[in-house]
Amino acid sequence: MTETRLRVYDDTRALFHLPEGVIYLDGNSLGALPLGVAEKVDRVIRREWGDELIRAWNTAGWYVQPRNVGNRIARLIGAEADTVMMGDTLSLKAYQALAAALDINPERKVVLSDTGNFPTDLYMAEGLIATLGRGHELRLLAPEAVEAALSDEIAVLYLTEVDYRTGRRHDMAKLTAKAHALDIVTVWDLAHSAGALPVDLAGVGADFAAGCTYKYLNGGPGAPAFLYVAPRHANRARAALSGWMGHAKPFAFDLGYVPAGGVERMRVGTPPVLAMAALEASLDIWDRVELSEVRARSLNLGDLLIAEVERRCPQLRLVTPRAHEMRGSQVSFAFAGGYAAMQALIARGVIGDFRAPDIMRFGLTPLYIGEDEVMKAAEIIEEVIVGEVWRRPEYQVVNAVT
Ligand SMILES: Cc1ncc(COP(=O)(O)O)c(C=O)c1O
Ligand SMILES: Nc1c(O)cccc1C(=O)C[C@H](N)C(=O)O
Repeated sequence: MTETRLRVYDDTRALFHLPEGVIYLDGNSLGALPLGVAEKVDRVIRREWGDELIRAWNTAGWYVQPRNVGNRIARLIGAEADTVMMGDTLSLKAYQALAAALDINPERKVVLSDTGNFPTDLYMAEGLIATLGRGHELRLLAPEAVEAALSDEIAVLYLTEVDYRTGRRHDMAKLTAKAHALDIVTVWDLAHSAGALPVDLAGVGADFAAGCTYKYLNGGPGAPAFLYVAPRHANRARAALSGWMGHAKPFAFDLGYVPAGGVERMRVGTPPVLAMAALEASLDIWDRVELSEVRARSLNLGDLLIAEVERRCPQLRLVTPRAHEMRGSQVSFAFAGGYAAMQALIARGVIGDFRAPDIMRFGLTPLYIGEDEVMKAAEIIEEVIVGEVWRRPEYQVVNAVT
């Protein structure tokens, strides 16, 4: 942590733009806008791109930006220095991680995941398996069944730590230890963990991890993803997407590919400099907060939302585990009219989201959400559900992006 510490919410709330009249409970999908972003991006555009032009790759540090930003993310996910690389999208970083993990266990053919994993992770695995053409199987089990299914048949355990729908959290330390005892390589998707709760990749001995930065980390739409490679694998891991910027000497323009040392090899092509500048402005806040404080506040907000909604709306069924250690930073309820109910909430300024078939999700982001907002949101949820406002025809119209 650098500079003076910021108190979560008390000092950080004023550092975000939130529209008047909105209670934003969707920071688990797209984080709110940090006020410093516009100025930072404007500076990079005018001074670096505008005035420095091509020289900025050196003079403004654009070339080393993916590694430098990776090192700032590292503190938030308990990673060692120089183990985290930024770039591309989470789908691509998950692909690279899984490809490298499968290479470590070439004799084994099963990738074990669960039915709570985010579809893109599974789709990317399907694509990779087809490309490899070596007869791998993607095996999906219920999240609760994963631990008992670990065996010496499994090549890679490929999981998202926090389930995007239910908010259920896997026990990363326990599953990693059990996997390693059976020589299984682990790949963790931290999309709903990074910035949501303390993660200790080095401590649990994780092999590979990837995540996005547009959710809890507030990097903005299309913000770059990150990829973690444990130091013990970093000089051997195969990049799979062997682009020129992951080459040992990109500016030698050799005709053959030679991977760079360490996690640098996981770079692919030109990094998204402007998008990463927005993320850097958000990290100026993250550098100064303690994740343990974020977590304590998030759990408190979650407990409050659960208690208030259950007291007011017996129609909603909690699907998020109550136990603190078993949940991430969102609270989800199942409700048959969930889609329409969420539209009615959004029309009243309470922005959460809906995941098929019937899940209403509420993300809790303590940097800019406090108890007063949660209490007010619960009142409006009661009005929509108990008052049956959600049944109105205007809330039944389905949008393209939900
Ligand atoms: C667990 C998880 N993985 C991956 C993604 C998406 O990946 P990408 O950033 O490539 O769209 C999401 C959300 O969109 C997610 O929740
Ligand atoms: N990445 C998203 C997007 O580009 C559009 C709409 C939503 C998203 C999301 O991030 C969804 C999110 N991963 C989820 O948990 O459902």
